Amino acid sequence: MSKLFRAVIMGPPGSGKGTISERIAHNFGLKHLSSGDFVRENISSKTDAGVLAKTYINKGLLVPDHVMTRLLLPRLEEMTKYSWLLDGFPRTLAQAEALNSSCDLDVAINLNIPLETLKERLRHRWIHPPSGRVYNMCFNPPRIQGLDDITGEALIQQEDDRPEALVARLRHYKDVAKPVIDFYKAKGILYTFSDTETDRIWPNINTLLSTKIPAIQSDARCASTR
Ligand SMILES: Nc1ccn([C@@H]2O[C@H](COP(=O)(O)OP(=O)(O)OP(=O)(O)O)[C@@H](O)[C@H]2O)c(=O)n1
Ligand SMILES: Nc1nc2c(ncn2[C@@H]2O[C@H](COP(=O)(O)OP(=O)(O)O)[C@@H](O)[C@H]2O)c(=O)[nH]1
Repeated sequence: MSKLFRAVIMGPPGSGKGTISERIAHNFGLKHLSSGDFVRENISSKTDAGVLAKTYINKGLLVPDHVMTRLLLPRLEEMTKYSWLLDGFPRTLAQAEALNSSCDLDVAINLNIPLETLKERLRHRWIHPPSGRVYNMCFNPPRIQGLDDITGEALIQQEDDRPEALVARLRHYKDVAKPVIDFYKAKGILYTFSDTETDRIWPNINTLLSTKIPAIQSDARCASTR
């Protein structure tokens, strides 16, 4: 049996985490675990953590570390039999440390995309809030303009994707992500990819994972209980 593979993908808003995660999941048969999707599921099923998380998201704030870890770590414990890629978590050093005490990561992918590119992408990003599906009117448009491909429901643009909001978001991202990046660098598992196009980054990630995934052998490393 081959060993299970654990990775995280980090990058500023609009850097392509969701887009690249889908490709990785598809190519390598990993589970794509989106922390944003977990948050949305908890909000719609009204769990305690979900109700709490919603009060922060409604104000455009990050959910506090203890709420995010309470929401995420039990889900990871359900995944001990699977290889996975975690997208959107950890966002802070405290989250990275909590994750580290729960399991050993093989790879941390770090996307480094120029600010002008991020602005341009997010200006064209449309999302289907109930599912978290993401479109881009140039790069991957929906089949029918303004409507989700699967449900046919209306797509929206997020307030905080507007260029004016983005600069503050990015500044905040840089401040909180820097210690996380340093943490993974010190562990020797950080791989940074810099470009303006997902299609140029993708072959490099594909090559990296092709060398890592088959090399990994035997059983899961996530603690099964905490
Ligand atoms: N580790 C995390 C993950 C998510 N969230 C909250 O959940 C929301 C939805 O998460 P996600 O789908 O990852 O959304 P975005 O912020 O839109 O991320 P990005 O623009 O990077 O895709 C975030 O805005 C944030 O409020 C958080 O606080 N901490
Ligand atoms: N033009 C362009 N858009 C892209 C590219 N890669 C991703 N996108 C789009 O940019 C937006 C942000 O990507 P997403 O995967 O949501 O990034 P995330 O916020 O890091 O998860 C989405 O609308 C994507 O469809 C690219 O190479 N070129």
